[in-house]
Amino acid sequence: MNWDDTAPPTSEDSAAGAPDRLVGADADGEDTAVEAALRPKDLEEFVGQERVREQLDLVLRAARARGATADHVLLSGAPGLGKTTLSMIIAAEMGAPIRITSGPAIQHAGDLAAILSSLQEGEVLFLDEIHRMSRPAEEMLYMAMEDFRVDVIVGKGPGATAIPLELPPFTLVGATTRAGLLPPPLRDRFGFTAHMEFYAPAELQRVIHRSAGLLDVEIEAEGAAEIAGRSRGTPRIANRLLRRVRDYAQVKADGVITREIASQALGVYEVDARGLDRLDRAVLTALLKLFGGGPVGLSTLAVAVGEERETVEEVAEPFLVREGLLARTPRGRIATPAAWDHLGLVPPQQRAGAGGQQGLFGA
Ligand SMILES: Nc1ncnc2c1ncn2[C@@H]1O[C@H](COP(=O)(O)OP(=O)(O)OP(=O)(O)O)[C@@H](O)[C@H]1O
Repeated sequence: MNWDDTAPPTSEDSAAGAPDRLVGADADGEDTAVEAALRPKDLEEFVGQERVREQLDLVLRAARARGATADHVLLSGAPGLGKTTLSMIIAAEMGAPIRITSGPAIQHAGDLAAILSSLQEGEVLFLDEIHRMSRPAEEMLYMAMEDFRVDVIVGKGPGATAIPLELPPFTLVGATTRAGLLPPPLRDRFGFTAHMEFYAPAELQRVIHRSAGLLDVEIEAEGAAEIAGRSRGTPRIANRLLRRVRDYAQVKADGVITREIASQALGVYEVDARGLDRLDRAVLTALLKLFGGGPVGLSTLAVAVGEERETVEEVAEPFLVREGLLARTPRGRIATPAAWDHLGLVPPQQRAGAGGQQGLFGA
C-alpha cells in the first residue's frame, strides 16, 4: 500500500523503507532551505528546554568570564528538537566560528585529523550523529577532546610512526539521538551533557508564532494552538505544518491562519488532531479492527497494513507508543483504551458487555 505519495522521504524513514512524511522528524530538502531563516540566534530566543538553557547559559557565561574555551557539550534527543540550533547558539554566544560535520562523514581517523588540525582557536566543532563515527576516529577524538592533541599515523605495518600534532583549544558539540549507544569513555569526556525533551504544546505555540512572524504570516492564537497540538512535540514538524497551513490559507482563504483553517488544512494533509498521519492510523486501525486490539505479532500487523516490518516498527510505532496508544509486549502488540477512544471504536469486551445486557433485558 502506498500510504503517502505526496510527502517527501526522510533519512530515518527511508532507512526503514518508508516514503517521506509530513510528520517525519528528520529534515527534508525544503526544511533545510527554510530552517536557516527560522533558527533562533541566541539563548534568549530559543523557546522551551528551560533547564538545558539555564545550565548552558551558566557554562557559557563562566567560560566567557574566564576568557576560556567552553567545555565540550553533548546534546542528546530526538531529531528536530533543536540540537543543531543550540550548537550554533553556543558558537554565537562565545563569539566563535562553527564547523559542522557528522559521524557518518568521518569514516577514517584521517578524515577527523584533517578537520581537527584546521580548527581555529576557540572554534566550535558540531559533530551530528556522533554515535555513527568509526571506531578509529572515535579513539582519536578521545585524545583530541582531553589533551587537544592527536597522533597522526604515517605509514603502515612495522614502519608506521605516530606524529603528535598539537591542536588549538576548541569546543566539541556532539549530538546524538541515541545517547545510550555512546561508549562511556566518549560520554565521560563531555563537560556538560544535556538531554532535550519533546516540547509542550504551549512551547510549540510560541515556536509557531515566532516562525509565522518571520515568514510574514498572520496567525491567530487558536490557529497556532491547532498546529501545535498536531506537531508531535517537535519544532521542526511544527514549522513544516505551519508552512503547509500557510499555503492552504493563501489559496483557500484570505491568508490568515485561524483554528478552522488550520484544522481544514491539516485534514487535507491527513494529519489528525493528535498528529497521527495515514500510516499511524492504518497500523492502529488494523490492530483494532482486524485483531480486536491484539496481542498480535509485528510481522502479522505489517502484512495487514501492507508495509515492511521495519516501517511499522521504526516509523509508526515509536510515536504510537509515546502517545500511549500502542504497547509492545512479549506476546505482541496491543492497543490501549486510548487507541479505541482515538479512533472512535468500541473495544470487544465493552461490546460483549452491551450485547450481554441486551441478551438479558432485550426483547
Ligand atoms: N527551541 C526552539 N525554538 C525555536 N525554534 C526551534 C527550537 N528548536 C528547534 N527549532 C527549529 O526547528 C528546526 C529544527 O531544529 P534543528 O535543526 O536544530 O533540530 P535538530 O535537533 O538538530 O535535528 P536533527 O537531529 O534532525 O539535525 C529549526 O528550524 C529550528 O529553528
